[in-house]
Amino acid sequence: MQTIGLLVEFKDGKVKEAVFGMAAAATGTDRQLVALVVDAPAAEAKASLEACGITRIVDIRTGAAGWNPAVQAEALTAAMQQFDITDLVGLTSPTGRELLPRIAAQLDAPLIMDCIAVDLEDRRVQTTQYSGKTIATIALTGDRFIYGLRANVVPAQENPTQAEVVEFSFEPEQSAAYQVIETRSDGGSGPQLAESDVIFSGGRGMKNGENFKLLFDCARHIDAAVGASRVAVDNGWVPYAMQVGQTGVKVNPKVYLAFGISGSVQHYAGMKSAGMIIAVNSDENAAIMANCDYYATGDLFDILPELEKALAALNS
Ligand SMILES: Cc1cc2nc3c(=O)[nH]c(=O)nc-3n(C[C@H](O)[C@H](O)[C@H](O)COP(=O)(O)OP(=O)(O)OC[C@H]3O[C@@H](n4cnc5c(N)ncnc54)[C@H](O)[C@@H]3O)c2cc1C
Repeated sequence: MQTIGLLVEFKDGKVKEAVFGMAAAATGTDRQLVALVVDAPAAEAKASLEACGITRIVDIRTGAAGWNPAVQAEALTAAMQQFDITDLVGLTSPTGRELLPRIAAQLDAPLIMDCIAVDLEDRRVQTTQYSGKTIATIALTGDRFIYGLRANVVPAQENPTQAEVVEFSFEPEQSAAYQVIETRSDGGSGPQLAESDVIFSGGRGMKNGENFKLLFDCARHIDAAVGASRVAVDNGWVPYAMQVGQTGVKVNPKVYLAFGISGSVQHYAGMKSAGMIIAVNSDENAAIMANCDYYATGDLFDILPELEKALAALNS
């Protein structure tokens, strides 16, 4: 029997939706799914985790004050060894990017991030390369294997079972060289970009950072995230964490709305797998108009306020 670990992430005290898709991707015959929960409410998450096929929940307590990726990675490595977990699947999220490479280094295990498909039986994964122009299939070899899955690439599936919660206390070494001095949030960007079902993105056409408020105003009505092109980031209008594209976040929402974005190949590389792409651009000949499902030709400053009103009406 293959024992697969799932690195569980939380948002506002609840298991992130993308984790359920990750569980569906990891489900298979002759496999046990083990949820690894670090310094988070494992017992409260039991019902939602056992609904997606997880039979064991390891409640890892590090005793660390606050978020410390070095300590958490050590604790996860120890838990993998303790519970004979050969394969660990996490999300290619900010948390996954902090933890998974550290765990892979500690175990000297192969790591592939941003997988769009995983075959845990043959240990083969798919990931995009060259700005999304090609898909590489990579075979992993070794004793233990670490995978970072792109959020939302596999839909969640009901697979009800019974799970036991097992406590696992981890004592970090006092001499830990890595210390978190301060944690700051850049705030305002709402839900995690990579895990959102709907994204409102703005480019050079937004003209300045203040105008991004028009996108946030729309997004808040439907719990959507706000993204940006690199031009908007390079101009200092929005933080880098909001950049979508080849050198930014790769997203996979159900709907991607691009406002004042021309649709460069580098931007497209980060959002082309969206279920539906809607572009708003004043230039009918912009590249994105030929690479989207729907477009509106017009001034985004006319369209966004109307869209916000329509979304507000939906909620009222
Ligand atoms: C190595 C490398 C990596 C890169 N990585 C990324 C990346 O990760 N992400 C990324 O986005 N880019 C990336 N780029 C940059 C990329 O090549 C483009 O320069 C960038 O995506 C263009 O951003 P934009 O579409 O916002 O701006 P532009 O290409 O200038 O397009 C602005 C659009 O706004 C429209 N517009 C203007 N005013 C309005 C209005 N009032 N209403 C409606 N529409 C309007 C215009 O018609 C135009 O189509 C990278 C480039 C390189 C070389």
